Amino acid sequence: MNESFTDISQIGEFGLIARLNEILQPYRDSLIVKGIGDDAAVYIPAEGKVQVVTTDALIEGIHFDLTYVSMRNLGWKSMVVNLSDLCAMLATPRYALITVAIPRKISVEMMENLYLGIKSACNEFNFALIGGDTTTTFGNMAISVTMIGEADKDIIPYRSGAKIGDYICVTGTLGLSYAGLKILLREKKKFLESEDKQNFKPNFEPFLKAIEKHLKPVPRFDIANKLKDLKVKVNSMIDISDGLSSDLLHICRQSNVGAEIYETSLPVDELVKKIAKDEFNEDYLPYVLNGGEDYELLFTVSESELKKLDPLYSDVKVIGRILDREQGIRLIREDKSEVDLEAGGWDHFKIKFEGR
Ligand SMILES: Nc1ncnc2c1ncn2[C@@H]1O[C@H](COP(=O)(O)OP(=O)(O)OP(=O)(O)O)[C@@H](O)[C@H]1O
Ligand SMILES: Cc1ncc(C[n+]2csc(CCOP(=O)(O)O)c2C)c(N)n1
Ligand SMILES: [Mg+2]
Repeated sequence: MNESFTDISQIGEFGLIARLNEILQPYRDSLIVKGIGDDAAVYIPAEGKVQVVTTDALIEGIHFDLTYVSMRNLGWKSMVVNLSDLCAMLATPRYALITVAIPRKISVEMMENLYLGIKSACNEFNFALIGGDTTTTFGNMAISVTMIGEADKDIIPYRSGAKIGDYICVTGTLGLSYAGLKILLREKKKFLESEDKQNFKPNFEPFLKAIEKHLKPVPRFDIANKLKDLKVKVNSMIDISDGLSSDLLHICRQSNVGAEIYETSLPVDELVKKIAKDEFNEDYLPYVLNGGEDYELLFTVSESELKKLDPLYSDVKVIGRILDREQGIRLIREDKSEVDLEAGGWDHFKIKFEGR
């Protein structure tokens, strides 16, 4: 790193807030009465809409590792994990609040880069960061973001809305983020074990698509907006943060239904298969079912709506059906055998994740 390291103590908490605020400005939104600078932010809610609020944190060591993540990507991702939750409610993002706990190893320049990542998310998805809180920590870095969006009350799809007979759909492909994380952690391990750290070159090039998906995920507003434009009635929806298996189970439990998904229909990038097999000698299926952090959308629609999804055929795949609760939640394997789908995705209190 050839960037200079200015200790935050040189400008202090309020100097830092002023510097970070400069990065975010100007942001023009006539509905913001007061942004950063007072005891609280003030905005005028849009008429005829409901407010949709979510919060999500990223913790060093749990969600990211400063040895491989850039501060810019970290800023971006801290916004995206929240944007994706709004997206899954078919809401439009408006405002964000951020709390950062900053260890002393972080410099002013690093915080500025974090905010450049935040700013690019603000620009890309058209929302403003209107406040936050800054503290230091003797422990790991922590970032907590709260995001406020707005939506048309009548079209919000809840986790509880899946109906028997619905088609289960997923956007994009699954497993890339986890595959990227596996490569990042492997190269980190190699770096730590290498004797000549100065000249260590990580082998990232063949895996960039997966690494990028992990470090710089994109919320699927493109699809959410098309679903709205095409007036598709979405019965239930969730974004895939913990992993397909766990997130589908959330829908099933809350909707009081069962489900079947077909192994042969799961959208998988060839790179996931290649990384699992060639790099780790593993089956790729757990990457797809349990990997998480793809921030794709999982949703269900009734048969009558299916035709409306035709224009989205390259980005949305049908992977299964919603069944009666008594039929359980199962995966139909390639050989037509059936297995119960377990919640194998990320659980903060059941981490048995190797490679860290
Ligand atoms: N500590 C908590 N106190 C109160 N409510 C909580 C708490 N943690 C989560 N929730 C609520 O539980 C529900 C599910 O939260 P969860 O974090 O699983 O969803 P998510 O944000 O989509 O997942 P992810 O964190 O993986 O993105 C949400 O309504 C959330 O507000
Ligand atoms: C260093 C490191 N180790 C492991 C992971 C994997 N991981 C962490 S949290 C999470 C689920 C989403 O979190 P939440 O439910 O809090 O939104 C996943 C898949 C990572 N990203 N970085
Ligand atoms: Mg979510």
